[in-house]
Amino acid sequence: MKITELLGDISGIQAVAGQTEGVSALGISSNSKNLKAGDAFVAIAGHSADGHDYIHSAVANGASLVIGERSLNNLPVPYIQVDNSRKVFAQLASSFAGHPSRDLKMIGITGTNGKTTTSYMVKHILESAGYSCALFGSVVNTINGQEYPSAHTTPDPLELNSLLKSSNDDFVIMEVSSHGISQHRIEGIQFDYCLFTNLDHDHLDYHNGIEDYFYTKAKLFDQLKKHGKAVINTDSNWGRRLAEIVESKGRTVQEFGENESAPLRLLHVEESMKPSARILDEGQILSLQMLLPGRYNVCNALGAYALGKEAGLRPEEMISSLKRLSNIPGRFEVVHLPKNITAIVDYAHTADALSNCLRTAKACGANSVHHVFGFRGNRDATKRSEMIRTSAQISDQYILTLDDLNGVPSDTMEIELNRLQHTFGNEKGRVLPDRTLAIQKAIAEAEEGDWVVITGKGIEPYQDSYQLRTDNDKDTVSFLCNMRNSEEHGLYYH
Ligand SMILES: CC(=O)N[C@H]1[C@@H](OP(=O)(O)OP(=O)(O)OC[C@H]2O[C@@H](n3ccc(=O)[nH]c3=O)[C@H](O)[C@@H]2O)O[C@H](CO)[C@@H](O)[C@@H]1O[C@H](C)C(=O)N[C@@H](C)C(=O)N[C@H](CCC(=O)O)C(=O)O
Ligand SMILES: Nc1ncnc2c1ncn2[C@@H]1O[C@H](COP(=O)(O)OP(=O)(O)OP(=O)(O)O)[C@@H](O)[C@H]1O
Repeated sequence: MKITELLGDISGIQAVAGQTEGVSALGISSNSKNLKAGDAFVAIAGHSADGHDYIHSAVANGASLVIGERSLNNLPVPYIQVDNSRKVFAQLASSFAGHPSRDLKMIGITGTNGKTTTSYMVKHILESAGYSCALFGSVVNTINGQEYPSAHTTPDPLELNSLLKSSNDDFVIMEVSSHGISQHRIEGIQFDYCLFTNLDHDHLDYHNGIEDYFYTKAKLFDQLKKHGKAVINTDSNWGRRLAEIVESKGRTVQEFGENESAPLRLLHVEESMKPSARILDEGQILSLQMLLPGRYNVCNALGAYALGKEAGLRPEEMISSLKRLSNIPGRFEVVHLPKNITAIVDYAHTADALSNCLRTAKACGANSVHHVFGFRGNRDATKRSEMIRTSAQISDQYILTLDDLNGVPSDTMEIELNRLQHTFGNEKGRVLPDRTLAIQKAIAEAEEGDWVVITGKGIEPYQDSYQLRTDNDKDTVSFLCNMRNSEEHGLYYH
């Protein structure tokens, strides 16, 4: 791309220094180490490093021009000073890929909880109707029917645009995280449909308070295409505020939820391992059967249904396909153990999600609920007290153990677990840092008809300091399955 074209594609230009005549960029990179000769280097002031410190190294590696936020002169290549280099990086990632999102049917799903679940549901109903779908999210990225590992819930702009460029799918479904929005990873992406699930206390180590978190999420809806549709769960004040904001910008909003003013409403849910529900849609009452437990999952399904309707799917078709969806990886996954003990692996990592998950176990008939959980290291520590209070209130016994340490030393986390239990826990709980032992203990202590609920990371094959010890025990679900099948684990059932 010639520098003149490039300058036309980016926003917030402050100054251009150096000789630009005849200069062009073959590609872009924000990493001095990965940069190929002839690429433009975009210097980003990040959270752990500052790309501006690597400008000379990028130039030495063959950068044809540099873009950054600082005022700089005397570089041997042209330097473009901009207001926001993350934004410009994403704008250029989209330009270099030929703005692929413009020609794709794009679906963006945001909210604190339920993004993965809802995106799997949307994919399922679209595929059941004969459409092919790409899916980018926390578990895996799927494109043209192939799966690729996912490093982030929302990929960085280069990866995102290159995935979009190669997609031949009828729809692209994206989980959109607040980190992704605030770091402009989705800048330049245009959406046909955007869906909001809910907002709960999370990521306040990153955002400047919950209002800031909310407004960051709300920005996604500014990226709707001209005739794009918003689908919003209005059960919370956050959802109602979002619907008002989006409507005030002249957009059509399809509201859904359990509240009386939602035109697409959940009327009644019969909770069980196979919940059934009645929904009200334009004066018609429909019945919905599901294989995924949890009232919140019925609500997620209603969101998927609302979005599917906006995309032109037939209600009866969606009801019938939702009836067949039986598993979402790591989300309320059930493993039946001997002695009629039920184990659940669930990715709840906020107080609201924990409450939903533990209450669902009770509503589905658990005699007693034995809860095993911990906290990801280096992530919002302010939500931990509420998570402990929630478990102390709902579960019958709980064990605090290590979850993915994410770089935090295990003894530091152990001290934190003891402090949290001492300050916020009750007599139902204790600390057992060794995760394998904690799971085994909870199962050994469970009686016939009890449930062992293990929350946090559960399907990820690797966790920093996750002490599942054999090759077969790759993740919590396979660990439980192996435990069930192995003679040697008989001792855990008394
Ligand atoms: C805190 C955070 O979100 N950081 C993200 C951010 O990193 P950063 O830009 O701040 O990078 P940095 O390491 O400080 O480096 C700054 C710049 O210097 C450059 N550099 C650095 C070294 C060098 O030798 N040369 C060089 O050029 C780097 O390439 C970079 O451009 O931008 C990177 C590129 O997009 C991300 O990979 C990275 O994600 C980190 C690893 C991360 O863990 N992020 C999590 C919190 C996250 O994004 N999570 C959400 C989901 C949250 C949820 O809902 O649960 C997600 O979407 O996945
Ligand atoms: N609609 C909902 N309301 C409240 N809690 C929910 C809802 N949907 C799912 N949950 C809970 O949140 C957990 C995480 O769900 P899911 O993975 O779908 O959310 P997510 O938004 O993708 O989270 P993350 O981005 O952190 O992966 C579930 O395992 C469940 O316990």
